[in-house]
Amino acid sequence: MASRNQNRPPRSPLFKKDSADEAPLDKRRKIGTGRVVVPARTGRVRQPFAAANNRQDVVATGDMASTESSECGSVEFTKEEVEALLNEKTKGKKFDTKGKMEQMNDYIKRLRLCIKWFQELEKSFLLEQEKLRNSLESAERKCTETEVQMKNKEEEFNATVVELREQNASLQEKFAKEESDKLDAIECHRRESEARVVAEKLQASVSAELEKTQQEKQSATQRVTTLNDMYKRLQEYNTSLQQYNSKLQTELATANDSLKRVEKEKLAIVENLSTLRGHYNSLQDQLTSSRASQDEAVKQKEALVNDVACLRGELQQVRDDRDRQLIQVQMLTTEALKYKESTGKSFAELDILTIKSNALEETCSSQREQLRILQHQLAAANEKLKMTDLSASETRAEFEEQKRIVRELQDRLVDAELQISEGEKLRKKLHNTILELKGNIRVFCRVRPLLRDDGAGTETTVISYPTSTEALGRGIDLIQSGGQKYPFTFDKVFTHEASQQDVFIEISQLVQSALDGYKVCIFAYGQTGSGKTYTMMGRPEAPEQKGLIPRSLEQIFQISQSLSSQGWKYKMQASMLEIYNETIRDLLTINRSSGLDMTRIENAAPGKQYSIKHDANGNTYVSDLTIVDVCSIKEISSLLHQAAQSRSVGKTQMNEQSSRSHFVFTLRISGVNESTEQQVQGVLNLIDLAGSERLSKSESTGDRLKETQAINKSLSSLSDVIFALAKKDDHVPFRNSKLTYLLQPCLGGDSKTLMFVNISPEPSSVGESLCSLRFAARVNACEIGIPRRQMTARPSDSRLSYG
Ligand SMILES: Nc1ncnc2c1ncn2[C@@H]1O[C@H](COP(=O)(O)OP(=O)(O)OP(=O)(O)O)[C@@H](O)[C@H]1O
Repeated sequence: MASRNQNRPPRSPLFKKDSADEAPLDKRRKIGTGRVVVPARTGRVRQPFAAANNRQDVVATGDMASTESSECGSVEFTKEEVEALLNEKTKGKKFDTKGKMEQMNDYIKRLRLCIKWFQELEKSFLLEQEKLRNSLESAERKCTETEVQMKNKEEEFNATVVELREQNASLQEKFAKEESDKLDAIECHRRESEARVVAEKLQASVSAELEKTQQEKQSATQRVTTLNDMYKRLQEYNTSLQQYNSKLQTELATANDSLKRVEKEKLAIVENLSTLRGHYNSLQDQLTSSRASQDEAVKQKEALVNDVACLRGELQQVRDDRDRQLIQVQMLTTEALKYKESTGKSFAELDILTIKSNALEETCSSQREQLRILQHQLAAANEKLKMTDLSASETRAEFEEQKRIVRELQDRLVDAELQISEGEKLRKKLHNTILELKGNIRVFCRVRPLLRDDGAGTETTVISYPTSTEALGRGIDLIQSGGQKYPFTFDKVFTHEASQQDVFIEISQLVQSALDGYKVCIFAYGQTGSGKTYTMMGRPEAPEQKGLIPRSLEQIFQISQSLSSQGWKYKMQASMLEIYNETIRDLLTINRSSGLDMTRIENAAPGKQYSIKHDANGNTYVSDLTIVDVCSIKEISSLLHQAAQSRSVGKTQMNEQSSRSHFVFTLRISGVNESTEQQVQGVLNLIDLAGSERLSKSESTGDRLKETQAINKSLSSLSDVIFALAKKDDHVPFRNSKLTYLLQPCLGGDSKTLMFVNISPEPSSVGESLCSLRFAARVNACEIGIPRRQMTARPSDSRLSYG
């Protein structure tokens, strides 16, 4: 505070000392709110303006005013003070002009001070403004500089980024190149390894060859040395022989000389003899002695000749030896030459081989160097490989473990499947037993696939199949457009993917029952176009699309034939009728002239009323109905074809080829076993009901409307019967329709009955499907009589009776 006070400008004596002046600066600033404050330029202290009514404080004279005016440059005014100054009014007596003048002077002085202060203030403001402008400019400059710097930096940074990107790209390129180089190197290494192996092999073979050649060379050199030695020895021997020869020649020459001499002597002796012949007698002694000496000389000569001959022989021998030796020498020389040549060749070859070997050694050394590098790389690669091997072995072990687990699981799965199939078999058996005990009508549901006309491929699905274990293959959920789900469970549910064969497999046991002597009834129920006819008859033109009726008949004929080996003989009789508008129509009547064996029923004339009758055994008969004995599937097929042609079919809104009647196929089977005297009587009823449809939906009119009404009536009669059976009513209205009356033994009696409920999958049929499924569920819950096998011992007079 003291230091601040030191820096303060002198307080204007014009104003009274304000206590706020002594207060700390911050506090004063608070107090001075609303004042006009000079910017803190010099650290001056504001001088509060004296209150206008403190007149006793304003005592300055003109001099003082001038003195103070010189100091007032640092005087400060607050806004209130300025306002107070401006609003100040003269006080005092009205006619005290002097006093007023003084007051005015004083006022003017203060005004001047204030104006000066304002000017100062303005100046200082301007200065401050200038300063601020300068600092703003400098700040702007700095800012621009910084901006420029930033821009430069940004450019630099961008350049660096670009550079880095380029570097990255080039690095990636390099990396890719390195990778490809690495691959090349690996390939090169592999090739070089192979080349190395080949080169090593070559080197080994060349070394072996070289060694062999060196050995050969050594042996050749040795041989050359020995040959040279031999040649030298032979030359020496030759020389000695030549010397010996020359000696012998000289000896021969001396011997010849001596011979000549001896001959000369002989001649001289002969001459002497002749000269001495005269002296013969006298010289007889001399002669004898001469002869003796001659003999001796001859002997000597002979000896000498012998010696010469010997010598000649020896010489000849020596010559021969020499010649031989010479020849040998020549041979040896040629051999030596050859050897020399071969040695030369060998040497040349050796040289070439040495060059080659050197080159190879060089290659080898360079390859060794490469090999060393490659070995390094190989070692690294091996290291990597080891690591990879390790991880691979780990993975393999894991894989093996997984495989083992999978195998285990597969085994378990197989076991489980076996168990399931066994369980399924058991379940079916138990189910059959339960059903037989309970007497329920079995119900199978079949959903047909979406047809092109239905808009196949549209994604809306109104049917789903539950996947829970208890409902799998037996459950079906119908989903209404609102999302409401209606779950149903039947004995079996066939999805749209089920084939005719899949369906037949499930009913084949039931068909077999007909052969065993049971009454079997299978009927198809469902809205029009839901696939009833497809299920029952199928498309006979396509073998895999044959329906249950042809398949069942095929099975029956096959089994009946195979049972013949056990002594069973079967007789089959077929009939086919339709109930159209509550009237029975015989579908086989027009075939009476077809040549087939027809069993004529009483009053079977066209236009006859066919009446239904049941006997005490629960057998149903239709009067006047054509019954045809059938022996083969071919016969039945042609009958079926004929019946199909005769059926009342029409085009409806829902189906192009709608069955407008209930179709009933009946096969009576009677079997007799010759060996056991057993007799069975089974009946197989296969029924394709007319389609249930709402009148509104069918949009039928005229005859079609009548048909639809009749169909609906009989179907509603069927449901009435079912509901009455379900409720265990005393009265079941079987007689309400031809259909229910015909089916009475099946529904309320002792037959094995199966109902197919056919469902259309298209969303527009949800309502109909729901009705069908609800009806089927009621049927499924309905108890009928316990199936009874019609099996008797063969009566002595065995005759089958029908109706
Ligand atoms: N499971 C299926 N697979 C393929 N096509 C089928 C299947 N079920 C039915 N269809 C076809 O659907 C159409 C209608 O079938 P179908 O005539 O059998 O119905 P329906 O219930 O007998 O009708 P209606 O009561 O009017 O006689 C036919 O063209 C038939 O071939």
